[in-house]
Amino acid sequence: MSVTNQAALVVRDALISRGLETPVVENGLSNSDKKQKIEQHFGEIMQLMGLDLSDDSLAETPRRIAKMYIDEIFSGLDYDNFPKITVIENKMKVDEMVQVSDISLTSTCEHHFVTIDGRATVAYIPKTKVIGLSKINRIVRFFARRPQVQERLTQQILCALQALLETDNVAVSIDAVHYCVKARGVQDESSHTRTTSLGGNFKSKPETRQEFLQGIR
Ligand SMILES: Nc1nc2c(ncn2[C@@H]2O[C@H](COP(=O)(O)OP(=O)(O)OP(=O)(O)O)[C@@H](O)[C@H]2O)c(=O)[nH]1
Ligand SMILES: [Zn+2]
Repeated sequence: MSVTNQAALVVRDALISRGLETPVVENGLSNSDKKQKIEQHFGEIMQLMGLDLSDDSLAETPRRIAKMYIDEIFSGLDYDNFPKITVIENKMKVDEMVQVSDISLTSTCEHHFVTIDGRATVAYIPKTKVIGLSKINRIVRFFARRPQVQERLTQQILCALQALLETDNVAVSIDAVHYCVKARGVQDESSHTRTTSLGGNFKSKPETRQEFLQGIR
């Protein structure tokens, strides 16, 4: 894989070295090859279900799904889509928590390929680097756009920010509804799941942990 974005390389190496990378196997296919094959295979799945692909409403569905998988909901599998990251020197000497709350998050459960709908809260205590605020939302979105389990998603965001900000002092919490729990299977209408990943002082100092957790609604 030829990734030109330096931040993407730093993040990918950090994830691999901590065993947090999504299980992937490089298959040598270009994105347009992938879309063409997914379209073909999804068309076959629909035909096996007995659907009439000559119907004008269904005819384009295999193509729509292929495009949606590669360009949208699974685009985070491709590090070429990793956001451009702006990190600046911490000349202001910020040494208190920066916390971004209620980041919208839509992901896809890797067991059933249905929606995970939630919100993330991310905090860090700057050391030498400060990151552009919107880049935190973009990093959350990048990792959400993969087939996921919520625990891994939470840890990937933590690990990426630790690597980019060169500090362990990062915290991530996600609260989400899994449609594989709500709309099928056990069909629980109301349950939601919180996962939290804490690094550095967020893990070791009770008052820092408390300050972070208090900021989560
Ligand atoms: N830990 C974890 N589990 C998840 C996540 N998303 C879905 N799951 C669970 O993955 C499990 C897969 O279990 P299986 O028994 O193999 O699948 P299933 O027969 O469809 O299970 P049911 O959902 O209970 O009908 C289910 O318990 C899901 O609720 C997640 O983000 N984290
Ligand atoms: Zn699921």
